[in-house]
Parts: sequence; structure tokens; C-alpha cells
Amino acid sequence: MAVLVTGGAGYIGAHTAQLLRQRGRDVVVYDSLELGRREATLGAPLVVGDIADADLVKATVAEHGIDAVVHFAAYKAAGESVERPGKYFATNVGKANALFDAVQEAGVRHLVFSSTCAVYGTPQSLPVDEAHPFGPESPYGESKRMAETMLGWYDRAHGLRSVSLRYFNAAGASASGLIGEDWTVTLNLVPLVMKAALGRIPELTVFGTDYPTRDGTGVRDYVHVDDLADAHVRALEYLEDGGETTAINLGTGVGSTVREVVDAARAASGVDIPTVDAPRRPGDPAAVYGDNRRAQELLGWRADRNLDTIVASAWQWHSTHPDGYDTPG
Ligand SMILES: NC(=O)c1ccc[n+]([C@@H]2O[C@H](COP(=O)([O-])OP(=O)(O)OC[C@H]3O[C@@H](n4cnc5c(N)ncnc54)[C@H](O)[C@@H]3O)[C@@H](O)[C@H]2O)c1
Ligand SMILES: O=c1ccn([C@@H]2O[C@H](COP(=O)(O)OP(=O)(O)O[C@H]3O[C@H](CO)[C@H](O)[C@H](O)[C@H]3O)[C@@H](O)[C@H]2O)c(=O)[nH]1
Repeated sequence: MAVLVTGGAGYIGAHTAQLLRQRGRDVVVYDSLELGRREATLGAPLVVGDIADADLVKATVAEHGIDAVVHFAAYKAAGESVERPGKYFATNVGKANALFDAVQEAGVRHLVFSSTCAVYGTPQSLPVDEAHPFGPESPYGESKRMAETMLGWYDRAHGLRSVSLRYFNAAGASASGLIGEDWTVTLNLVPLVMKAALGRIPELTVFGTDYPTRDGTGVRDYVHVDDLADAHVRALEYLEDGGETTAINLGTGVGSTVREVVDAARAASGVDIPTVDAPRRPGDPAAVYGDNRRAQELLGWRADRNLDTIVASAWQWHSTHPDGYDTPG
């Protein structure tokens, strides 16, 4: 039996597909390659297609004996989603709906879903636990909440059991040195710090220095992509052991400030990364970090890699692949 990894040519999907294979699983990557890279699949079987192509999905499930799905394929830019909500609902909800139908009709009974802490919006209490009320502040966060809700009904109607994993801030790169984030379009802090360290941008802009945090800059819960990958493997095992449909936070439980991230990157790179202070970025909460006790209880998971490891692995990847997968070998 094999695992279908949708979006497995993308950042987190590639790391998860790599780990599944290292753990002895048969993996089939399914990706449109719109934002993913063939190189990131590291030679795993790859089906190039759209998740909404029900015929191709069903044929893939049948041909490879797929019995579980890990569903990453989606759009993820919260800011863009505010400008283009239709794009996000069409793919993250509509196409996800088509995928869920196709795989359950083809006999799949276990699905692990990429959700996000954006389903909570600005936290009303910290750390954010899974009982925190939903309050998405972008169509992106809303689309993930809607997909989670759909999955609850697919369990009731069809017995498709699922785990929705709500990631906090994914960052870092594989310890293998073979895969990492393709950073051409990223707006996230860690890759931007790396760009500044490599001189690809003149400096890192620090958005907001007057937050009520220990050094005035924003606090986030950075979680290593290899730790996220490990949680997906554990979530599959949880379902295979009879676990019920649920949603689980994936965070470290501690937050780091922007200045702490920059300092860690200076230490890892040896570069005195230039920064410039700027006003707050609209819509950014002061602090977001997650309660990860449910992940410990249900999956036996906790994040093993700290901020220094996250930043050092990102530096290893970006400094050796300054043009991502297009870096000449
Ligand atoms: N990166 C983060 O910080 C973060 C945080 C929370 C949640 N997530 C979620 O995790 C998942 C993976 O994120 P990522 O950072 O790896 O993103 P990514 O953009 O690197 O990967 C997404 C992949 O999905 C593919 N894809 C998109 N639409 C598709 C379609 N219709 N059919 C087939 N393939 C399609 C893309 O080509 C790409 O390879 C997403 O669902 C995202 O919302 C990411
Ligand atoms: O150039 C930059 C970029 C970011 N930041 C700061 O760094 C922190 C992290 O910012 P990111 O953009 O990396 O991540 P966010 O926490 O803003 O956003 C992430 O979490 C959101 C949910 O809260 C959404 O899921 C979103 O897609 C995901 O990238 C924030 O305090 C932000 O203000 C800077 O100071 N300078």
C-alpha cells in the first residue's frame, strides 16, 4: 500500500515525502508543478496533475494501491488571499472538495490535511490551543477552516478519517541538504533574513518595534519543517491505529521575536545581517504561539529542533542553493 502526497513537490510536502520514504513507505507525489519543483521529489514517483482532476486522481489511487493521502496542495499567501479570495476558495475549498470525493470514492479511508494557525486569527489567549475559537482574518485562513469542516462531514458520511494539522510558522530546511524552500516568491521572515545575509536584498525590514513583547518586535512560533514532516508520519500512524478525526496544533510552544531570529541567523551565517526598523505591518498580531499538548498526547510528537537549528539549516540550504533548485550543481 502507498501514500499519495498532494503538493509533494512543494516545500513541506517534499520534506514529508522524503521522510515517509526514509521510514519505508511507498510514496506517490501528486503535484501540478505550478509552484512545486520536480527536483524536490528526489526521484519519488511523480504524477503531474491537478487535484481537481477526479479521473487522474482515481486512476492514480488504483494504479499505485493508495490507501492514505497527505494533502498539502493549496495556495498559502494570506495577504494575496485578501486581494484574490476567489483563487483561494476555488483551490483550497473547491478543488479540495473534488479531491476528497475522488479519493473516498476510490476507497481511501485515511487523510492528513495541511491546516494552519491562521484558522484562529489574532489569539484571544496564549498559548493558542485547539479549543480556541475560529477567527480567520483572511480568505486563506477561512479556506482552511472550511476544508477542516468538510472533512468532519466526510468522516460522518463516508468513514474518511482525517487529522488536520494546524502548523504555526514553518521554517528551516532538511538536514539532508537536498531540499529546502524555493524562495522566489516568499514573504516570510526566515527566508528574507537569509536573502539579507546573502546580499540578495540590502537589508531585513523589521516590521514593528513597539509591540508589547520582550524586545518590541513580533513573536511567532517557528517550527522546523523536518519536525512537521515527522508529525505527518505520526498522524498517519495514529489513523492506522484507529484514531478518530481530529485537529492538532503543530508548534514548539514557545515564541521567538524578530530580533531573536535575526541574531540566530547572524550566529549561523557569520554575517552581520543589516536591518532597518519600520512601522508595523498591517494585520500582524503582536504574538502567536501554540499549545502543543494535544500533539504530544495523540501523536507522541514534540518539536525536537529549536530556533538555532531552524536558522542554521535554512542557512545551509540557501547559502549552497542561492537560486534555489536552479542553482547550478
Ligand atoms: N509554509 C507555511 O508556513 C505553512 C503554514 C501553514 C500551513 N501551510 C500549508 O501547508 C501546505 C504546503 O505548504 P508549502 O509551504 O509546502 O507550500 P508550497 O507552495 O511550497 O507547496 C504547495 C504545492 O501544491 C502544489 N499545488 C497547488 N495547487 C495545486 C493543484 N490544484 N493541484 C496539484 N498541485 C497543486 C504546488 O505546485 C506546490 O508544489 C499548504 O496547504 C499550506 O497552506 C503552510
Ligand atoms: O520582512 C519581514 C517579514 C516578517 N517580519 C515579521 O516576522 C514575523 C513573521 O512573519 P511571517 O510573514 O514570516 O509570518 P506570519 O506569522 O506573518 O504569517 C504566517 O502565519 C500566518 C498565520 O498567523 C499565515 O498562516 C501566513 O500564511 C504565514 O506566513 C512577523 O512578526 C512579521 O511582522 C518582519 O519583521 N520582516
